[in-house]
Amino acid sequence: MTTDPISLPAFPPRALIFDLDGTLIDTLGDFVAVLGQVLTELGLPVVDRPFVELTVGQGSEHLIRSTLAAVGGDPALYPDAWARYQAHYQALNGEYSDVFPGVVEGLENARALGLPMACVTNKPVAFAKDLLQRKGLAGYFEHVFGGDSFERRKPDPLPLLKSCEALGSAPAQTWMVGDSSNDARAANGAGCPVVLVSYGYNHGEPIRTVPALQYVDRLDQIHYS
Ligand SMILES: O=C(O)COP(=O)(O)O
Ligand SMILES: [Mg+2]
Repeated sequence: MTTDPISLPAFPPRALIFDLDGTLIDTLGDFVAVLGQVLTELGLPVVDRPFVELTVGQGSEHLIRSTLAAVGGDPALYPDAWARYQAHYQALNGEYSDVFPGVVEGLENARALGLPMACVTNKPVAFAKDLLQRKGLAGYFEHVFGGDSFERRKPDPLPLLKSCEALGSAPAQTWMVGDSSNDARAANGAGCPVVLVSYGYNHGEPIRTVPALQYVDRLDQIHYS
């Protein structure tokens, strides 16, 4: 007999999946610094924080290609820019980033409820793991998956489906906590309820234009029942 996922109640959740950039950690400073180093080395003008805020969230390849296009760089520079970006990112990962207010308290609340947690980001997984470690958040997550962990990344539902499998929890009972329409699209495709934070990077759109189960200003404001 198969289980009909639609019949499973969303409340309370059995497991949680958290996005990283813009949800757990404010990483715009790292992106601005790394892109600045790369562009300067290539003799191109640098980009600012508002540009990165609009562009981030769809993986490094998208960010690097969009940045080159924005500053009038030759698209043929991409492989060189990518290699420089990787080296600089690895060197300064976390230096210009901060855990958002309410995140530690929110993760503690979820841990106290016994909810298993995964982190699913479009950041390369090695950078994601280093960053979580460096900021003292690694211990909350049973699994960390990045933009290079599976064949496709968010907004494709695949990373969330794989995470639900790893967490041993049905998608309908696994909440995706994110900051963008990219997270919501992935969650909708996977059948996961969505919780959205108001303080992240939603490609320049107000977060309440994206349908969600809850909107919160801090992770410790999530209601689980
Ligand atoms: O695009 C990225 O590198 C990361 O974005 P995410 O953590 O919000 O998925
Ligand atoms: Mg995000």
